Amino acid sequence: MPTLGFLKKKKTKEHDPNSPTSPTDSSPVTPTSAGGHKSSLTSASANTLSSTNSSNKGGETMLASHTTSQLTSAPRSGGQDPLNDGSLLSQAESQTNGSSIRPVSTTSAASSQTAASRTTKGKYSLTDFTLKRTLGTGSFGRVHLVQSNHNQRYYAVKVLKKAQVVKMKQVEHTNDERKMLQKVKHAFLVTLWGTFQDSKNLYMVMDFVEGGELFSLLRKSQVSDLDYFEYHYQSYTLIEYLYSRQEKRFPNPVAKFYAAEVTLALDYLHAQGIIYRDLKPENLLLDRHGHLKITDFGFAKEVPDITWTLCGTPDYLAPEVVASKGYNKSVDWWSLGILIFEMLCGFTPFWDGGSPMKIYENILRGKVKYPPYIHPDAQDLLQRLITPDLTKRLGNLHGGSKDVMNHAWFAEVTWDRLAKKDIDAPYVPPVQGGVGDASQFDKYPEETEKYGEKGPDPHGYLFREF
Ligand SMILES: Nc1ncnc2c1ncn2[C@@H]1O[C@H](COP(=O)(O)OP(=O)(O)OP(=O)(O)O)[C@@H](O)[C@H]1O
Repeated sequence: MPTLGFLKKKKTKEHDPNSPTSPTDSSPVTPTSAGGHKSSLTSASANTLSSTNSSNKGGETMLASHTTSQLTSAPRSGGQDPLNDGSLLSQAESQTNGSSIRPVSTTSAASSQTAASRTTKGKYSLTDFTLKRTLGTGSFGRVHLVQSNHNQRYYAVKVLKKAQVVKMKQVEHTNDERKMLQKVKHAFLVTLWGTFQDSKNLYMVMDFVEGGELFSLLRKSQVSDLDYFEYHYQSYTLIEYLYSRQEKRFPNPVAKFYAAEVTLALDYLHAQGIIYRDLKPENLLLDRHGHLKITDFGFAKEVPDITWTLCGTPDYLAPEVVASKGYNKSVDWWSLGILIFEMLCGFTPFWDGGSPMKIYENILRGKVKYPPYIHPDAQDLLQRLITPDLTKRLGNLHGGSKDVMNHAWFAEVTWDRLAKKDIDAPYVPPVQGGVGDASQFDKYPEETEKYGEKGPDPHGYLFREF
């Protein structure tokens, strides 16, 4: 039986033109000097014509991995229990900082990073933190930048109003979000340090991921005109070329880098029996070195077999979800296809200016128009992911996630090095010094209601684990 669910809205807002990294300044896929990095995808980035036009077609630069300089300076965001004054580093900190993530083999990246558990000093409360600005808002919550009063480090705290969660029938999802996030430990997943509640709100304390949303980077991105021309002038008409200039999309190697990191995260989650169910660029954050962290586990669920709940974001829903059939991990592989398509094209394949109903019709019809500039290997992978036939969908077959990893589009990806963040990211967010710099996030009107008020708590019994 299909369970009545909740569908989120996809962001549509365009990039703030006043932002310091707007397209008028420079292409966002141009690596910055922040952190002393030299990106391995530098030569494949949007405006680096010399290498893109010849040697890097299809993203061969993924082969050229470097040891990243992640630990040259101590990060001031997260990586440590907010109650810990810094005198004793937890095991989890050294893991999160990247210095001691154990080597993983090419075939079992999933299981290799599961061992470390977070060690915290105790239960948190509002008085442990000083609230700073809002980092983001969503369907159910608001995420604040906060500073620990104990170690002065910065964290992100997601605040959910209990009454709102109950009204929107999200009690089970919210409890699952806490449970799933507490359970997982992976380089490309956000770290949850703990949760607490007061009479009105639920709080989730996470590492502050400083580099902003992949969504914002995508909306700022532009495949360089010259790049494009050098690449395609032999086989493309001028009209197609001019059309492509309007689109906010990533060059092939850049999309491949992010897709590969997401693939590793899905591989890990599925190995834990968890479906993520809300893949989209808005939920992919960049850390200070440009590596991905998946946030928002609001729809993540431990599903050993199949489930029926209708949830997600319309553009990213698999046909078996739209059709209210039972479904499993296969939906994440479909969404990976939609994500790769959006990164390569700047729009989602079933998008329709009209209502979500139109999008659902398009999903069920299943016709995808692949723009001519998509690399043939990428198109082949997309056709195998965005397929309604579950017996054919890559990731859902006998080989599982390895089938995706072994696809030709990912041929040059050295998965074990990627899992260790040993391949430099294509774009390093210009985070200044790392001390609570939230400049990569859009500005939002601040919450007017005070947190921590005492009073009746009619819903508290529904959230005992918080
Ligand atoms: N750990 C974090 N560090 C920095 N920013 C974060 C973090 N977690 C979330 N955010 C920001 O807050 C936004 C909203 O968070 P989240 O997606 O968890 O809320 P939500 O209510 O489930 O949103 P939605 O309805 O859009 O899915 C994110 O898109 C991101 O910009």
